[in-house]
Amino acid sequence: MRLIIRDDPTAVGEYIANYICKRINNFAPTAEKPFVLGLPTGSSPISTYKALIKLVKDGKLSFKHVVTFNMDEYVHLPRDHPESYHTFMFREFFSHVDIPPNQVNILNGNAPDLIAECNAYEQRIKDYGGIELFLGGIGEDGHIAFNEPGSSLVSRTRIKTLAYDTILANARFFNNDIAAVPRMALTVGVGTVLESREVVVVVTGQRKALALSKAIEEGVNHLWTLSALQQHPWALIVVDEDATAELHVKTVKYFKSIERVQDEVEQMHAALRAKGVPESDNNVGSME
Ligand SMILES: N[C@@H]1[C@@H](O)[C@H](O)[C@@H](COP(=O)(O)O)O[C@@H]1O
Repeated sequence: MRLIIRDDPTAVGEYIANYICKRINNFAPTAEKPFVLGLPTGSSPISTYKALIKLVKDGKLSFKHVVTFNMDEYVHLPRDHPESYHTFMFREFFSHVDIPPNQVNILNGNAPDLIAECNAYEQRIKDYGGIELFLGGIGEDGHIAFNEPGSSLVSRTRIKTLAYDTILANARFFNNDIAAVPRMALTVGVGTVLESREVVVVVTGQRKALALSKAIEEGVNHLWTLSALQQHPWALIVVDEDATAELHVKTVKYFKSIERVQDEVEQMHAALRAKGVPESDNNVGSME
């Protein structure tokens, strides 16, 4: 697992957007072989979406051959409700980039058979050959997607009852009316996220600081479902300074030192490439 620390949410968003841009461009997706991207909602990824939109507008990135799967959706909230995750995703992201709408997958919280909807979602992900990169956010209780504390760490897409803490946290999107917040959601499982080839998680703000420390400094624990990421071979968490408030100083120093060394390795790679040394012969290890 790597941890990248940036000064503020804007810098976090720019880092992640550039990272995703590099991944998509290196993958060189086509209609036959699209890049499959998992996406979250919430306020934390908004700076990433803004930066991705700018990359598209600047002609550096295209979503034409990208297929997306969103993490979750409320149950029984009308699809066109301003706070449905469907509305959120089109308002904050999809309407501003060149993705064909039929390549967007979002769970339908109003499906007549919610279990069949979840199973079909898992199947659709499999049919695309799995998710290449899953971008996620976390709740204050350390949940990833809507995998609330106590969720099975091998869970798949399913119906989930929301924790009272989550309902309280999300009331801010419903005019602070707790009664208006849906009680259930459909969510990909922890197992679904872990099966992606790469996971990138955005964590910003002091209110996420405890969850971050539980997830990376303590053991794998179903009460802090993000901690399951410790078992993923290719996980990256990108945070702002505020989110590090509960981390040990030595943890922060350790991850900053890793990033410094990685930068040096990348500079060496670039220098060797400039000299025309083929990548496979240059004998400089990659940190990934
Ligand atoms: N289901 C979503 C999560 O996927 C998201 O990570 C979390 C954090 O939201 P925010 O970024 O607004 O703190 O909100 C909801 O619970």
